[in-house]
Amino acid sequence: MYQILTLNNISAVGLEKFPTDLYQISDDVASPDAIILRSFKMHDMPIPASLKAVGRAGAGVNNIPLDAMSKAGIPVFNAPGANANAVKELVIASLFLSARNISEAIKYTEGLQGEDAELGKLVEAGKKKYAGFELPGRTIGVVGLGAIGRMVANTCVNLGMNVVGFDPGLTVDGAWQLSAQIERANSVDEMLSKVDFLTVHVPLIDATRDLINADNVQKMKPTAVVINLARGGIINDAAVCDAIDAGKLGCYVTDFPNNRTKQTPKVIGLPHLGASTGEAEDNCAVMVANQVRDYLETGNITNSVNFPNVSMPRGTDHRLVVCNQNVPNMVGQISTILADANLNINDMINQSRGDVAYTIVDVDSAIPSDVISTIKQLDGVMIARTIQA
Ligand SMILES: NC(=O)c1ccc[n+]([C@@H]2O[C@H](COP(=O)([O-])OP(=O)(O)OC[C@H]3O[C@@H](n4cnc5c(N)ncnc54)[C@H](O)[C@@H]3O)[C@@H](O)[C@H]2O)c1
Ligand SMILES: O=C(O)[C@H](O)COP(=O)(O)O
Repeated sequence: MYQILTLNNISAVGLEKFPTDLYQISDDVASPDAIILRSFKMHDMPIPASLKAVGRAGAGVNNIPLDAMSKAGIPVFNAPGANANAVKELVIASLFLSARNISEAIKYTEGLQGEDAELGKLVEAGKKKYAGFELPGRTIGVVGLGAIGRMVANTCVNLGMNVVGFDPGLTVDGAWQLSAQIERANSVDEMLSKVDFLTVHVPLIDATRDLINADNVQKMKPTAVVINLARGGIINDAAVCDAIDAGKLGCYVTDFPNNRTKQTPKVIGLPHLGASTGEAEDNCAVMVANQVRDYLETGNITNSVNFPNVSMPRGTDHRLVVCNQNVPNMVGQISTILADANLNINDMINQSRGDVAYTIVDVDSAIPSDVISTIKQLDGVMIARTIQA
């Protein structure tokens, strides 16, 4: 039986992808073969020696120690695009929330007291404070044109907005999916003075930390709205809140509120709701469950963030998978050990990504355990395991 440890609530529709005759799933497993999680922070957690795979039922993987996982030979899978529509819808909601001052207006009406006639007067008297603006003709800057950014950009075009996008890593496939009306920027700073809205859809990595900061926030219009449904840390909250306090920025919508943002008027704080729809939770859990299951049962890798994508149809019942450092002569040494054990290779594939190399070998007969032990002892080998059909 494979043991799956869940570190967050995972959609039952996804967990049902693990057949009960092969898998035990619990939030209390001492020696898991795989971990399935959402935003649980794994950085301070010891990595169980039994662990073979991690599945992030979502997009962002900054809560997972990727370097440590790679060094231990553990692929981390995520669910690219599976929650993109949910986030896009919340971005579009954020445009309306901020443009029409809806959050403050709701607070105003909730605070009204008196008889109905009195309330009616207060409603009419108060409304001028919350007058807003419409979206057609306004300009939005979209930083990051991945699964979410592309959907946001295209929807904004359909809302009649001018859209400027920036993504130095935009793929050819990604570019094909973008409306031709989207203008390309060469940097974030280049778009700041033109935009009425700025929305970020990038991972939190060194290059994206403090993307909007005390220096460049000054370039924005005093009425502009910054939207961060990506990650805390990508926008420098103190800089943005200071700019709002000084009347140099219009509004900030964040899915990652803290005490600073809570104290600032014109900040709309949401409790990390971007991916919290039933549809997104199901999509993410199903995608990641299928990928983790495929890896455990066949060794094939799809949508890993730290391993190469590797897939080979089964040629025989006897499969060996090896993960090693990406250095010369590893495949040669593995093949020699198999040949010395009189094991005939039926099919083989080897791919690498960064420091990690991964090999799948199908051989014609059962692989004795001492062969696996010998491969494991090779310098640079992180994992070696057999998978019987
Ligand atoms: N609030 C939520 O609940 C929620 C939900 C889903 C995703 N997210 C966050 O949104 C992020 C993006 O998600 P996605 O599904 O679109 O991911 P994605 O991988 O499809 O897209 C990310 C894009 O960012 C681009 N990028 C990387 N560095 C950049 C930089 N310095 N400047 C500009 N672009 C850069 C990449 O080239 C890529 O196209 C995730 O990493 C996650 O942190 C949040
Ligand atoms: O990166 C993501 O996919 C989102 O931040 C979703 O996080 P969650 O699964 O904890 O809602």
